Amino acid sequence: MCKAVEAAGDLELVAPLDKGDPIEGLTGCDVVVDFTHPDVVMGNLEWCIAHGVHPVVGTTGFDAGRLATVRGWLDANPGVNALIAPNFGIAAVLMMRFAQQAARYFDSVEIIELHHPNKADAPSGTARRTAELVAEARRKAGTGPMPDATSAELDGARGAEVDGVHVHAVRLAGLIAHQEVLMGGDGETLTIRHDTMNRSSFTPGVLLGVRRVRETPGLTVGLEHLLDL
Ligand SMILES: NC(=O)C1=CN([C@@H]2O[C@H](COP(=O)(O)OP(=O)(O)OC[C@H]3O[C@@H](n4cnc5c(N)ncnc54)[C@H](OP(=O)(O)O)[C@@H]3O)[C@@H](O)[C@H]2O)C=CC1
Ligand SMILES: O=C(O)C1=N[C@H](C(=O)O)C[C@H](O)C1
Repeated sequence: MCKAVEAAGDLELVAPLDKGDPIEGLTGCDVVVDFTHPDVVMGNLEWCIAHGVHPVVGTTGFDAGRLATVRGWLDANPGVNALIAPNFGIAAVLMMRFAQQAARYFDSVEIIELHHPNKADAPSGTARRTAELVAEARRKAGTGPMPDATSAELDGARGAEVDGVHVHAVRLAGLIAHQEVLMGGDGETLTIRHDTMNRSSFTPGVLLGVRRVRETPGLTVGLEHLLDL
């Protein structure tokens, strides 16, 4: 991200910070890009918002409670905006959108996310968000509960439930970031799969966020709101 900002003619890299560097180094920046760790991102966000710096956040681990807290900080600091995007890849954003559109037409929807083994959180932010979008679409359409006769299971065998959608997390050496959304109905299934082949895929979305966050009021969750989808 630092290299991408440096290479962009209209942006200036003011302060590249790593763990242990004083956050005060960000004073005077317009925008902060945060790709750190779910355990520290809230502290970073609180400082940025209180100091008038617009955060663009790739770090995951956001649930409804965390998002409400961020909204509270933004309300207390009018004029500061924030973008939190569980995935900055355009193909990933489209995968989530297509899953959201298709979910209402199927009896069952489950998500498998697959990542490199150094990932700190499970399920991924992308899987969590996809599950929320799928659940919301099904609620709006009045789709019934998903069929599942399981009555005896080893703990964890059915994955985690996010908003009623089962999410399964694989951690495998050799992988980067991947997700399958499996949908099934009467006699047919649809699988939507997304593969991150290179982390450069996140760069254009982050740069778009950096350029747009100052003029996008309040809290924006998801890159799709900055795209003409
Ligand atoms: N939204 C998106 O499109 C994407 C989101 N992500 C998310 O971004 C987060 C980071 O992932 P990833 O880059 O793979 O993780 P890495 O561990 O590779 O990188 C995180 C970096 O942040 C540093 N760090 C930790 N705490 C702080 C802090 N308080 N201040 C500054 N730097 C800190 C770490 O230092 P050290 O190594 O010393 O601990 C490390 O260099 C995860 O939540 C991941 O899910 C990742 C890719 C895309
Ligand atoms: O940790 C990662 O690598 C990634 N994290 C994000 C997530 O949790 O969804 C985005 C992408 O999957 C890469």
